[in-house]
Amino acid sequence: GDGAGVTTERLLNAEKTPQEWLTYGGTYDEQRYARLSQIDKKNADELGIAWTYDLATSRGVEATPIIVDGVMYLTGAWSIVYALDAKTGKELWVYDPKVSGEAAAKSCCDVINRGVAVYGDKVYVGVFDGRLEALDAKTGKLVWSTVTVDQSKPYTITGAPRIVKGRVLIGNSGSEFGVRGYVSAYDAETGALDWRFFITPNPDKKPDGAASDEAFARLGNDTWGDEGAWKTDGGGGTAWDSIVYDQVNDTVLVGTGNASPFNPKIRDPKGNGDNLFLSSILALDADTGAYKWHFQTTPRDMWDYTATQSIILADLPLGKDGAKRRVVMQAPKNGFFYVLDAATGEFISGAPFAHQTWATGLDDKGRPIENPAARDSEAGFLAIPAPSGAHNWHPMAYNPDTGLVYLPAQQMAQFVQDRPVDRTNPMRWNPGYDFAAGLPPTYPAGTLEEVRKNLTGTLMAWDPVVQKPAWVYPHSGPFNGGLLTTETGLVFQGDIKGYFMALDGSTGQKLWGMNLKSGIQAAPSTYEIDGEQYVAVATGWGGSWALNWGFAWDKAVAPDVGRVFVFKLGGKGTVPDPMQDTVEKTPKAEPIKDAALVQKGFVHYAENCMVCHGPLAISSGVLPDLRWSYVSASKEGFHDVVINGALSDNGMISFAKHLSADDAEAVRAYVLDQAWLAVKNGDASAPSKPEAPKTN
Ligand SMILES: O=C(O)c1cc(C(=O)O)c2c(n1)C(=O)C(=O)c1cc(C(=O)O)[nH]c1-2
Ligand SMILES: [Ca+2]
Repeated sequence: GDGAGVTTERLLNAEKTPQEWLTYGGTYDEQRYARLSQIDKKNADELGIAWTYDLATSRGVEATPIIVDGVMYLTGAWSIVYALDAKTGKELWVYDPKVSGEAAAKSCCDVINRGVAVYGDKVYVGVFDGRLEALDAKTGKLVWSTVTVDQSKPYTITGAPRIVKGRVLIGNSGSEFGVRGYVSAYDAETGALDWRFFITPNPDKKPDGAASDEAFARLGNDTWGDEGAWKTDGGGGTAWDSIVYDQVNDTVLVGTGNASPFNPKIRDPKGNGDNLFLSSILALDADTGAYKWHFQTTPRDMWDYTATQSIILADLPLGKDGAKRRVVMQAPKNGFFYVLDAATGEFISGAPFAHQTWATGLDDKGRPIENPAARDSEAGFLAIPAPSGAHNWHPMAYNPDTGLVYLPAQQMAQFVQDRPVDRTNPMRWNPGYDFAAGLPPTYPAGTLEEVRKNLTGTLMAWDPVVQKPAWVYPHSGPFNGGLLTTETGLVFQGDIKGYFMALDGSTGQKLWGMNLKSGIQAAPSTYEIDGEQYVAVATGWGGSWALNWGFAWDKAVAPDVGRVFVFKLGGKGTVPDPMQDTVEKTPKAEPIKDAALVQKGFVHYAENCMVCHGPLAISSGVLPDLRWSYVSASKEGFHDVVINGALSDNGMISFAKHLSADDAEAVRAYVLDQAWLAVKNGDASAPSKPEAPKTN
């Protein structure tokens, strides 16, 4: 490169250069708060489009745009990296790491990516198949590439890398399938591994030669029994999203994931321990990765209650006469909002920010007081929050002026039931519950209705000092976008229906909004060039909610191409016309009238197809809705795709190892049955038949 580019000095002082957005969360504290004041409460309604850019994907987009020296860097689906002129939107370069369809089949939650990190003269991206890559920031050319995972296992990467003191930090994903989570630090210049911290023990409880050895010998190993599926599955704990640097305490904070498998009776049948360091905030020495402290939000997790959610560092007026205390804030999936001491991890306070059935509160150390029924998974339990959480990855923001955290909260329910399950397929969700096949009719009557009823989402303004909401803005459902807040007291958020808006951060009053015609999940960022303030957000319907739970949204959201939208005061651009949905909502073949075959197909579908194509064969539009797909028109065509892998380049790999030809036909029978059910219910039309010849 021709200069130092982004230095550690610049990153440490990012707060002082609000005209740029240097890191995932804006600054190291990840408050997503910018000291830019051109756009304010009075003129927010003059916002208009400065420019747009098509990301050429109809899969989920989750990246926060990074802005450095007039260039915007972000990722779309499939870990593709884009560099755009931040003022005009002109494309500077595009880098496609060419992720194979085979790797895509390992995704729990779509081929999404949360963005890049920029350091020196390089751009860093965690690639879906487990690579970590450094690109030349000027040209997009590959500088180095290293494989961070055992690619024979169902590891993926979706999170944004973070830069700390010349190292690139990256985690991984895969706890729904069965992996051992860890976070690694690589030399930013060379790509050499510097340190690694495992989140679950070595399967033999032996040292790994890693930074985590001491913590497991002293604290972690004894919280796991000596047998169970954790030894082969890895135990989970994947750090798939938040990694934050506390520059005051020189500590790296890592949000860790759920258990693998979910079911503790399978995972760790003889043990009764907390299973460290699952569902925790883990504090590590920035230089060595050595353990400093941890706080576990959900001991012995069994509900997919990750603590990977955004971590924010702030100085809160908690002391006498408003004296400031440096804290860590998190609102993990489990529904409690936590405030911890940043230096020690000491629990300061916690309170429920969402309705819960699994716990009745926290004790004075912050440990959840569980509802005993919540662990009785044999009888079955309606878990609220659901595995999707009371808050998922969508980043929250903190505004030190209003003193409020802006939190994309939600309510969802999931019936959790312990039944014998086949766990032999590593390419399928392996939670160890009848989680997939347990849809109606095997659920108790009314469960689906209960689940559908519990689909709400809000933008919640949370006061972390008194641990209560200040105001709540209701959305039409869960899984709305991440947050941005500014010095003028504005809050920006997009919703799953594609509506992007600015609110008054003190009152929750909506000041401006625009329909961008494509679901928004990503968080916005803001920057300034030549005296003009811009707000940027990426649209792109997808991610886990869209992929896995489309049944709730089949009528609500139109899928569209992902885009970057950039706004400024007086912007005159227009929203591009949405993609036309050309698929006719009609069954493509006559029903196969064999109830036993349909029932068999239902179980195979639920176990193998559901988490990507949607429960009840209803897709939300990210992947094809099989009910209307021409692939289901004939036995041969279906066989070609499902057994022969004809569409494996798209991620639809062959299921020959797990389904026989007869099983595949059973799945087709089920899909057609669901298609004709939709016709019967008036949600689709029957294919038009050639008119019968007229007779006199
Ligand atoms: O356990 C894991 O490794 C893992 C990874 C990911 C991911 O990488 O996106 C998600 C989850 N879990 C998860 O539980 C979850 O709810 C989720 C939502 C999303 C998303 O991008 O919409 N990813 C993930
Ligand atoms: Ca998970």
